[in-house]
Amino acid sequence: MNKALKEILFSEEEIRAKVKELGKEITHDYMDKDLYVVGILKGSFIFMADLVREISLPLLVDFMSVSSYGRNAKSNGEVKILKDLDFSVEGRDVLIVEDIIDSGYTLKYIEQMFKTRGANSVKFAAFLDKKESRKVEMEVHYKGYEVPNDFIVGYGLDYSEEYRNLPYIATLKEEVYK
Ligand SMILES: O=P(O)(O)OC[C@H]1O[C@H](OP(=O)(O)OP(=O)(O)O)[C@H](O)[C@@H]1O
Ligand SMILES: Nc1nc2[nH]cnc2c(=O)[nH]1
Repeated sequence: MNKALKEILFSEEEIRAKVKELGKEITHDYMDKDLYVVGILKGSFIFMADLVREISLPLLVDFMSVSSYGRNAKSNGEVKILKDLDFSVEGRDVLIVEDIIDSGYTLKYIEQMFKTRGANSVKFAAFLDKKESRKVEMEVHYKGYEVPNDFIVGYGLDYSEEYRNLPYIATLKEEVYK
């Protein structure tokens, strides 16, 4: 294991099984719906690729890239769109895919925006949920695992753009990021 890592939280096998479960649930819930799956870059790219292959329905795949307005923006929740969607959400059932939810500001902002744009429904699929850090009330409809307030990397999650390609999910040693 890499020297910067503290502990492996979820193995490749555990991740695969969990994604399969989520895909099954989503397939069941979105029968006869107009499913538009939107991954939030970059962190979601691996979960997104795995998840859509476990959903046995016709669907649209898209990505959106956002960033918060500087550090303080995390406190007012304002989000800047760097890459918008390729298709309209109007009348569609949007499933937003995230690697992790922390404060919840990013998803809340995007949810509101999609509703304003006329989406028929907006739900969230997040592989990891840092529930303790939540700043806004929200329901996470499809959730992989709840995680403690440590710094987490792997399976799309980075530390300074490193570690996204780890096939497992691990915590980083505190001395690395503090
Ligand atoms: O719930 P919140 O507090 O809004 O935080 C969650 C967001 O933060 C992370 O992205 P990040 O900004 O690290 O970008 P990345 O996906 O490109 O790594 C994560 O992928 C979510 O998009
Ligand atoms: N990579 C990474 N991004 C995050 N965004 C919010 N929490 C985390 C975390 O623990 N790791």
